Order: sequence, then C-alpha cells, then structure tokens
Amino acid sequence: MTSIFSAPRRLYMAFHPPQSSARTDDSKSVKFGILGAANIAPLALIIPAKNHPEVEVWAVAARDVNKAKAFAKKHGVSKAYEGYQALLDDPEVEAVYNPLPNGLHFEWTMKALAAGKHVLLEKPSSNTADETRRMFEFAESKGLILLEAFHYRFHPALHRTKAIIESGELGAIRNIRVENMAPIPWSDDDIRYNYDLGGGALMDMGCYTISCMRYLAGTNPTKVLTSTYEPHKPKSAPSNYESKVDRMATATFSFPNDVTGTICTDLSMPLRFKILPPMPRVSAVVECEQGSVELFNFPLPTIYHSITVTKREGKKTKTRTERVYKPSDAGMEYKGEDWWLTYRYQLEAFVDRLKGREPQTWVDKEDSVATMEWIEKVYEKNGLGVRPKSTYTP
Ligand SMILES: NC(=O)C1=CN([C@@H]2O[C@H](COP(=O)(O)OP(=O)(O)OC[C@H]3O[C@@H](n4cnc5c(N)ncnc54)[C@H](OP(=O)(O)O)[C@@H]3O)[C@@H](O)[C@H]2O)C=CC1
Ligand SMILES: O=C1OC[C@@H](O)[C@H](O)[C@H]1O
Repeated sequence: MTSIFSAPRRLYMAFHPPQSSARTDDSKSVKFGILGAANIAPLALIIPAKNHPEVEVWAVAARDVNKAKAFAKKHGVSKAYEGYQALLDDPEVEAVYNPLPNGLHFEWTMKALAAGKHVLLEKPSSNTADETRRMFEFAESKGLILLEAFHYRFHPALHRTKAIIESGELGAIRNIRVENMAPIPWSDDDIRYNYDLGGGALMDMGCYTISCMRYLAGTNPTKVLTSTYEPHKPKSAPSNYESKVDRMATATFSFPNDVTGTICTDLSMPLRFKILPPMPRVSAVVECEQGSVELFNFPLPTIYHSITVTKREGKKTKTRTERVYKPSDAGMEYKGEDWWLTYRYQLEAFVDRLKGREPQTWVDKEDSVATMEWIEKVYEKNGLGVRPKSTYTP
C-alpha cells in the first residue's frame, strides 16, 4: 500500500539509513579501507555500510594525509593513512573499496590483491579489457573476491524488467536503447575529462549503457555499426585543440538474430536556449515483437523509477506501469527494503560472497571483461581510440 508519505520516507531513509540493530560481533565484521577520499565514497560505501550489520568502514587513505584525516573525522572512520600503500599494509583491512580515477584502477587493484585484500572496484573496471582480465585472473589465483561496482545491476527494478522480457509476453527482442545523460557542469579539471586518467563520457556514464544493453539483450553484440561523439574542449583550449575525450557519445550495435542496440551518453548535456538545464535521460527501452518495456531511471531506481510495459493486442495497445522498490513488490525472495539504494544491495551481495553465502546477483569476470571490450570497440569505431593502458607493471 503506497501513500503520499512513501516517497519522502523512502528518500529520507535511503540517505539516513538506520544503524543496524543486529550488529555482528566486531571481530567478525568486514573491515573496509577506502583508497582515496573520493567524492563517491559516502554514497557508495559509507551510507550503505551504516545499515549493514557485518561492515565497518575502518580506514581511508589519501595522497594528502590531512585530506584523509578530514574525511575520516567527517564520516567516523577510525584510521586515516597518507598514501594508498599504507592502507594496504594495514592487516586489519580485509576488503578495499577502490574509487580512484579509472586510469588508476588497474595499478591499485593489483596492489590491493597482492596485499591479500578483497576488492570492490569502481566502474569502469579499468582502462582496457586486457587489464580487466588480468585483475580478475590475479584475484582468482589468490582466492580473493573482485567485483566491479555496477551497483544498478543489484536493484530489483532491473531484475523485474529482465523477467518481463524473459517471460516472452512481449515476444522476441528487436531493439534495445539505453541512454544515460545528465546536464552536470563538471569542471574542466574533473577526472572525467582527463584522458590519461581514463576520462570520457563512454567510460563514465557510458559504461552503464553498454553494460545495461548487454544485460538486457542476454548476449553480447556482434558488431559496432556506427559511433559518433562530441569532444570535450576546455574553456582555455586553443581553437586547434584536438580533444581525445568525448563529452557525449552514441553508438549502434548489431546483435545475433537481427536484434539491434543503441546507446547514448552525455556527461554534460548542453543547456536549452543557453540557460535551461535539460532533464536527464536515464532510460533503458527494449522493443519487442509485440510491444516494449521501458525502465525509466535504471541508474538510481530508489529515488524514483517506472517500468512501463506497452503491449499490442490485435488493434489495441495496452499499457501498464509497475514499480519495484523492493524484491517482494515483484514476488522475488531476496533481501531488501524499499529505501535500499543500489549501493546497499551491492554491498549485501559483496559481503554475502565474502562470507561464503550465495549473493542474489553478481557481475562476474566475463561480464566485466566484455563491457570493457565493447567500450574499446566503440572508441575504435569513432576514432578517439582506446584509453591509455596503465604504465604499472605488477
Ligand atoms: N558508482 C557510482 O555511482 C559512481 C562511480 N564513480 C566512479 O568512481 C571513481 C571516482 O569518481 P569520483 O569519486 O567522482 O572521483 P574524485 O574526483 O572524487 O576522485 C577520486 C579520488 O581519486 C584520487 N586521485 C588519485 N590520483 C588522482 C589524480 N591524479 N587526479 C585526481 N584524483 C586523483 C583522489 O584521491 P586523494 O583523496 O588521495 O586525493 C580522489 O579522492 C571513478 O572510477 C568513477 O567512474 C563516480 C561517481 C559515481
Ligand atoms: O557512475 C557515475 O554515476 C553518476 C554520474 O554522475 C557519474 O558521472 C558517474 O561516474
């Protein structure tokens, strides 16, 4: 039963989750260390950890120890380290969260694994598919867990959308279109615009579109058919500046059985009439033989989402809308509350695997490698070229 209070309550709880009342004995909790006082860390780990009975965010490291100390104080983290290696040398740290810029993912994940830590690694997993494969192979060889933090994959709204497609009620898939575009005025020195650090729209918001398209298709594309981009040009750039960083990118793909796919991603959608920020475009739409299903807001479904199913029946078209904030809303049996952020579902799965329990969802090695392979293929197609590989040699 929903009421006018359910959305404000859900949003409040999402960002102010209750401290877990069933806290596990401290000696059994998983102590996390964070590499970098990253902007995303509070949302992706600190807030979800408050409500996870088996997680303690124990340490943070930053290049500047004062930054690490300030972050630790603000978020109630016990230890603050100068430099990332110092955190990896802490025997108390069992799992590492790696939210460094993309171009540093390979180096610091390899070092964390070498130090015997499990790793929750931000998306996209690295700058190249080869690096991603090597990280997973190393994790396997050490018996450690490595998960690419594609948090959206863990939310029940996405699982319900996939179940609708797989139920066959709409017939076979014909086309999949995924958009992830927002009007965010990132500064020119943001990591997203830094080629050496693995910047670009396709790497950042675009990696979700490739991952989501592959997931909903249930298979990999066979080819990149077309790709376009608009470059990012810093305000101070000379007129002949040649950018290797895409602010916006599109691509079309072929899939087996004449299925097609389209992605569109934009880090900083242009203002309308030079003043009005456009609405973000955050949908995954699957067109099938007898209708379509659209998951609106697949990246952050806890905030708000809708699953719109349009079905052609003879000359009539029927439309229904579903909302699945918690698994039981769609008859699914795994754990979750309507206010759980995608990151909270993800943390549950990560800790389940670490503790030897079966997680409800997982993003495995082949999945992460394939996402990087198709990112590379799009960059090859549009001429911008693959992001630079790491200079770190393990
Ligand atoms: N899951 C999600 O929803 C999101 C995921 N992300 C991903 O998380 C990662 C980090 O993103 P975000 O938090 O926005 O990034 P930040 O701009 O906050 O950078 C993250 C950290 O990178 C460190 N860093 C190390 N070397 C450099 C360098 N040369 N230049 C700049 N920073 C450096 C800084 O650490 P220090 O503290 O040591 O200075 C900084 O704290 C990316 O991989 C991104 O794709 C980002 C946003 C959302
Ligand atoms: O992962 C992400 O999600 C939110 C976006 O604003 C951000 O650019 C991206 O890194």
